[in-house]
Amino acid sequence: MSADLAAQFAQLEEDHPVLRQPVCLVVLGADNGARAALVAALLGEPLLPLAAPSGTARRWPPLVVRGACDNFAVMLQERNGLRRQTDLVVRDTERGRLLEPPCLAELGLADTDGTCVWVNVGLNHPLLRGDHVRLVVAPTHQAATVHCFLEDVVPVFLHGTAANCLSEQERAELGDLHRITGGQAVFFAAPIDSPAEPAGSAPPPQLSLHWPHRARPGRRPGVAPARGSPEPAVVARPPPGPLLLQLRAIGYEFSTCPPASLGQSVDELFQSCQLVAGSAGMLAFAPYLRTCLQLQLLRAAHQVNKALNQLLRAFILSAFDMAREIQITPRRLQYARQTEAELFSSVMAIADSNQLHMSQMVNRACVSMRDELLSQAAMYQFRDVEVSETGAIRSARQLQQCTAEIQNLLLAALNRAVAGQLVGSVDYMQERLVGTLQRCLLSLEAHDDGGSGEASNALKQILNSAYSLEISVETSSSVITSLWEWLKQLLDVMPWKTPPCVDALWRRKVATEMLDNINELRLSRVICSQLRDRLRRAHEAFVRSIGRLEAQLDGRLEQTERDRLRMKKLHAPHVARLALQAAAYVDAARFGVPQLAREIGRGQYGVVYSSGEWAGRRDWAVKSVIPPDDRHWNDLSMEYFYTRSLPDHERIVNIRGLVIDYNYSHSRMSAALLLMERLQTDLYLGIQDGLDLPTRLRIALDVAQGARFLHSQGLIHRDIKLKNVLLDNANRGKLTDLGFCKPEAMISGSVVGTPIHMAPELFSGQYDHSVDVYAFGVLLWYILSNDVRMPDVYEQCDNKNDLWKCVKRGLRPSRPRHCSDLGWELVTACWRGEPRHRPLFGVVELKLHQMLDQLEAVPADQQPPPPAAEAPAALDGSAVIPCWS
Ligand SMILES: Nc1ncnc2c1ncn2[C@@H]1O[C@H](COP(=O)(O)OP(=O)(O)OP(=O)(O)O)[C@@H](O)[C@H]1O
Repeated sequence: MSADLAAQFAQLEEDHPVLRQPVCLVVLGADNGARAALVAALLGEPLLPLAAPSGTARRWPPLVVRGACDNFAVMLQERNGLRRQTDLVVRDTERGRLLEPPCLAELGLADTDGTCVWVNVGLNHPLLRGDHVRLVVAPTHQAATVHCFLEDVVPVFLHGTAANCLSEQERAELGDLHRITGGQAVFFAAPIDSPAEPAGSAPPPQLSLHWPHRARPGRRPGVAPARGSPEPAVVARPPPGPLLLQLRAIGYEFSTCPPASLGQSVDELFQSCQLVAGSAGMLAFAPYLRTCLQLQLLRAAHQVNKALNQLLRAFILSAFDMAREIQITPRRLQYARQTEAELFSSVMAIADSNQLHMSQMVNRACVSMRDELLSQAAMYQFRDVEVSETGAIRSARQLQQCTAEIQNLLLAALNRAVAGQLVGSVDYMQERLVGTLQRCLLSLEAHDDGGSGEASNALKQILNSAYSLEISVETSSSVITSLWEWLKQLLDVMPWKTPPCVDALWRRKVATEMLDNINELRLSRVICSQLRDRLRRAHEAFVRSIGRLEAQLDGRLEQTERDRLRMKKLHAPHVARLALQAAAYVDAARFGVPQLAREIGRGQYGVVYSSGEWAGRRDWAVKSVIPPDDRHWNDLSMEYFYTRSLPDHERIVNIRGLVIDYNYSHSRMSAALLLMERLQTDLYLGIQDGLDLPTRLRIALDVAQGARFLHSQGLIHRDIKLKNVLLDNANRGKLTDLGFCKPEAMISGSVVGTPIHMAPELFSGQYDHSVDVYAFGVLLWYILSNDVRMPDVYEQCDNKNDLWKCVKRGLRPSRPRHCSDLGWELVTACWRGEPRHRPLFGVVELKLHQMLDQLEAVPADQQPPPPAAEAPAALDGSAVIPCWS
């Protein structure tokens, strides 16, 4: 809720404390059936037995009905003050309403023995929700006890009769009531046609309710008339003749119709009944009721508007996400393909051509690790062979196992070292790149339902091919052969042919022998062929899976684009329109429809007027727009949403209010009246009237700041031009007319703007915020020319298509007279054909500051001549600017 609206509510409640009190509908009547019918009419469902015996039957005890969360519960209030909840709790979990009415009869209320003082009922009913309204059904002869229920509530008395004529007893009771309530308004309900149908089967009976007359001012304590509220207009709808006479005789007076000033929904509320009633005190009640209802409607409209705006914001954010996904996914795919291809070919190149390189790697690993490997071998503890403390083993077979373990130890270490060198030698396997590629694949595969990460797996294979080179027993068989040779010799020289002792010395010797006998060239040949094979397989798998992924993503992106368009063109505008209507309702209910005074300007889409007082201020400019069809209404609604969601900025003319005039100029056409602060003039007229150069540059700076602010909010203005820059009393500029203003993601290539200011890429439909910089370049050209006439070069063009062709070919206005180098540089930079080369507004601002500083440094007598001498001002904008500009 906006702060000022919240403050208004608070003030209203402070002025009228009664607004905080709940309304208590007090249903009275001498006849049980009549009261039951009245309650059923109010609730839209029978709560009490409709077939209750009339007249003489014992009356029910008072019944208090309040809102309940999810069930229907009954409690009996007994004389000793204790509450006893009955067993009867009837739920309908779906609708939250009572299931088996009428149930109070089943409680035996009609035959109550007098121990029960009143019955409390909790009922889940829209009327009673939130405890703003409660219902009391009280027997009339206990009218005095009515007061028990009326503390801190606003009572509304309703009296039900069984016939259109009062019995003696009823007249007596109503007389009492009139006295007791001090002439308080009473609504009377009498049957329209037949008496009530039997219980259970029938819909609630149709009643005629009678609305009280605005009579002598009289006020019940606690019921304050709403300050400043107009008196309700009342017209006749009298109760049936005999009843009317009887009631008048008691003292009740009648108006002729319900207050016409109540909102439409209230009319609807009472539509099914005939409303008329009688008595004094209504004067106090009607304005109160009206204020309450208006407040409720206002609150509801405000909440609806807030919710719709949130929904719209969510729509726009998701449009951003969708647009981003559509843009980024093909790039990701391309990156993944390219990086994998480079990674593959780099590793392949090593495997293919550089066996020497590989053998050098093996050699380097052997040399650099030799000492470490030997000491690792010396300290090695055998895993699968039982060795005594002195290193003795029992058989030649065990000796063979020991040799194999030492060999594995060395080969594993060599594997790691060679792989490490290989990885280090290929750029693409540096962690950063691999990590980026992996993340890229993960994001692509996030939506891949059937693929289960095939491309990622293939990439892992490529990486594994390099990381886990297998220098296996076969690949190093030369080592094994020579090792065996050596071992055999060792055994042969042993006197008793017993196996040697596999102590540290032996282990070291075996390792030394093995390292000395490694044939790097052969080893590298085997490694390379192994690597090639694996790489090829992994690469093929990668290409296959990325192709499959691409096909799947293509389908998905097409769907995303369809969703984005539907959201942009259908859902968002629809919600925006509802939000616009809710916002307009709030503004109209708070401040009324603004009075249009003098016309102050006219554009393509609307007329701008000054206005009378609205929301306590008079300095409004009201732009009236009559959208011809739904599409235009939707567009207007979206624009309004963007504009209203902008934070205030002193260089932007923001919309402050909106009212829909449903009968504009008595034409039965609906016009949107957009209220904004009124400024002095626009830059077009300002230049015509004469502005000096520093002032004009200052205005250019103001525009740049405004546009920069819009860009910072993710919006593109798309229509920066002289007439959309308004000037205040101090000739400071503000950007206005955000009609074409949109976030980038919501733009779908629509070609909008004012021809001369339109960047060439606008026609391709693919453009971004830099179209505003282009338009600013043209605006700055006008500012530096100090002339509002069309640039000479463009004058040659016959129509706007001609103009655009020239602009696309690079034609631009020529340098204005007296334009500084800095100024000309800035203008030409802004209107560059290539959007990327145009400066950002932050840079534009800096340049303008420099120009202003430069100007200040120039002595007054050397400054450019005053405007009148510089260029003749056009007499009338529309005469000098062709209509297509
Ligand atoms: N807030 C304002 N205060 C004072 N004058 C205004 C205000 N807004 C608009 N005007 C005047 O009304 C003229 C018409 O404004 P409007 O925004 O309807 O049209 P436009 O921007 O000239 O054209 P179009 O909407 O077709 O692009 C402006 O040129 C300006 O002179």
